[in-house]
Amino acid sequence: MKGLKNLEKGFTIWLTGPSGAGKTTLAVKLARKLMEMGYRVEILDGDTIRKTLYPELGFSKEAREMHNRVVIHMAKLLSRNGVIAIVSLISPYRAVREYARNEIGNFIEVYVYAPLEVRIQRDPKGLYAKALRGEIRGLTGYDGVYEEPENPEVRVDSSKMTPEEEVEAVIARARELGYLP
Ligand SMILES: Nc1ncnc2c1ncn2[C@@H]1O[C@H](COP(=O)(O)OS(=O)(=O)O)[C@@H](OP(=O)(O)O)[C@H]1O
Ligand SMILES: Nc1ncnc2c1ncn2[C@@H]1O[C@H](COP(=O)(O)OP(=O)(O)O)[C@@H](O)[C@H]1O
Repeated sequence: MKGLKNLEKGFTIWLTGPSGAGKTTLAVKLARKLMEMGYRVEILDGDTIRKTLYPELGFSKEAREMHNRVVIHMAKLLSRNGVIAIVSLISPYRAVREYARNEIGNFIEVYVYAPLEVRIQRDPKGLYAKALRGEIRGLTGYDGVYEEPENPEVRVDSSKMTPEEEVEAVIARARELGYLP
């Protein structure tokens, strides 16, 4: 087995975007690729962290902000210990993402985009169908707020790019920024 490469400083790849945009898919493929390259990687997935720590939390602005701050803290601890933290989190608020950038330091914001009609068609968790039937309210990117990133390090359009192309775009940017050799 290949030995682990030690990065002097880790970094955080922050995947933001509404449900069904492709964050989880990209997170898993990125993690696999970076591990094959010999790096230490952790995925911090919003949905998983919610289910493990506070399944009843809900989706109010205050709840999302608190939850996002927990994830920011985890990513900060990992990044400063040489790990590549891949965060997969809707993180709908620009101010919270700016806070993440300032707290964590080595930071790549990736806007994972797909048009609404594509997300509705994919609907991996059946949430858009529920929202269309009026059974849930405040679904991000449908009838809930999503503040689009204004200046992300990377923007991927998952309706036009393959996951492999998305992985390459993120890794190329990490190299440009000096986070990877
Ligand atoms: N109202 C509403 N709005 C948005 N998302 C909702 C909602 N209700 C449930 N879900 C599901 O919650 C999953 C986790 O969300 P996150 O922790 O990433 O969101 S947030 O940053 O707290 O906004 C999120 O996961 P993904 O589909 O992987 O994005 C949704 O499946
Ligand atoms: N280029 C792509 N990138 C990411 N996901 C894609 C792409 N093309 C199709 N998909 C599909 O879109 C869906 C996205 O769901 P998921 O990754 O769970 O999104 P999110 O985590 O943002 O809610 C998956 O079913 C995935 O297979």
